[in-house]
Amino acid sequence: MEVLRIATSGSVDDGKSTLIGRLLYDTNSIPQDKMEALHAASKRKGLDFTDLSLLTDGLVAEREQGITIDVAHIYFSTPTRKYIIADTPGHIEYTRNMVTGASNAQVSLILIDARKGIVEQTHRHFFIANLLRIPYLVVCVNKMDLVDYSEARFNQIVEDFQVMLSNASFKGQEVKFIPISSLYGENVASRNGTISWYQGDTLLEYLEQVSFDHEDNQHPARFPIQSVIRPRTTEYHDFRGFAGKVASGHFNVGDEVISLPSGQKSRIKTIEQFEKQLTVAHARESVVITLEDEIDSSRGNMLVKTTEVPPQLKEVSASICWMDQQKLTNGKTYLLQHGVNRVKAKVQQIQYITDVTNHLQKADKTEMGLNDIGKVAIKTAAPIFADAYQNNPANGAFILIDEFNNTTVAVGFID
Ligand SMILES: Nc1nc2c(ncn2[C@@H]2O[C@H](COP(=O)(O)OP(=O)(O)OP(=O)(O)O)[C@@H](O)[C@H]2O)c(=O)[nH]1
Repeated sequence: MEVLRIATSGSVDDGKSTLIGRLLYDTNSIPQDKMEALHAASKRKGLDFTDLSLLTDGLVAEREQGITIDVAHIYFSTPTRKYIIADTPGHIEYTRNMVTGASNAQVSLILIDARKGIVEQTHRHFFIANLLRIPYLVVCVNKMDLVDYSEARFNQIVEDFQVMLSNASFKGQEVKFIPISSLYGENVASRNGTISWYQGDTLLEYLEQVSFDHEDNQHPARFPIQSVIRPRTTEYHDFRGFAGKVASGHFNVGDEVISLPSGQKSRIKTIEQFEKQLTVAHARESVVITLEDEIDSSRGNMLVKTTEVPPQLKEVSASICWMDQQKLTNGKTYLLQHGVNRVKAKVQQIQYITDVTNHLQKADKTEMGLNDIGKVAIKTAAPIFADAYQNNPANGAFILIDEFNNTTVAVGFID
């Protein structure tokens, strides 16, 4: 079964916990004992209904105790597919967590309180979804019951959102707006008829049919080599295979490939997966590739098709999210990790920092602080073979590592 990854993030009290609790409840994902605990906890609070937001309260409590939760992952499934919701707090100090939480999501779920409309967190959440080019954006206008299920209010919020989309030139594939009431379960997993003017999908109906169009398979073929397999037994004496995970595109037996950075060419002889022989390896599949010729390749190198060679870069312009307490200043050097390849890199210049709430770019900045997002110019000591993130996310992102304490200080997306 395929897994749909959803990234969400909200502002205080917009109803995110209730919405997630409702999704789990309506898909029968809450075990009996947890359900009983929920009933009891709601009663203790003097409520005459089961407060579904209590389900994720354990996480809130941990947060209050000062235990840092980078990203909370919530799992549920329907007969059609499995879901993972990556949930991050929407506050500015969690921007870096929002970026990591959203990094491999197909859907970004933005929750808006119908009474409040678009707030600062909405802008931040949208900016990150757009930066990461998450293909599907679903905007749930929640608490519709508190605005008398007003169609006019919903339309106003949609209109405001459209303005934000056009100002930021939205780069995803689709935006869907759904009026919901998490508390009463309206338009979450089912309808109860209170929003009669809305004929569209419920949230769950929408999520069930979001297409996995396997975009990664359409992108150029990239195979970063994780290790070289060379058994020492006599039986497999001549075997030499390259193990790794297809980052994007697909490779067929017989394809002419080139190994980077050496530039040596050969053809794919076999593609193996455990005991199986494949004729094609798709994106995200882990395989062992053997070639017709002996070529010199090792961990950190990359096999690509000779018809789709990526550019060789030593200078890159990239958007980065700064994740370290220690500020970034012009001229600092780090290790740049791109796939399994690591090279020394110098941040030559901070070009600008973006105010993610209004998309304005602040130039003339000489340092970037924790959670800042901006554009930088980087020079690497050795070439990397990268694609622009917008053309091929799997081969267009990197991280910067502090080589002295080994912490990840930034995540970047190549222009
Ligand atoms: N009337 C109404 N109240 C709602 C709805 N959804 C959530 N609420 C209420 O809004 C309050 C906040 O809901 P939560 O689900 O805790 O909100 P949250 O966004 O998770 O907030 P944090 O836990 O602080 O992050 C609770 O009292 C909910 O019962 C809704 O659709 N209608």
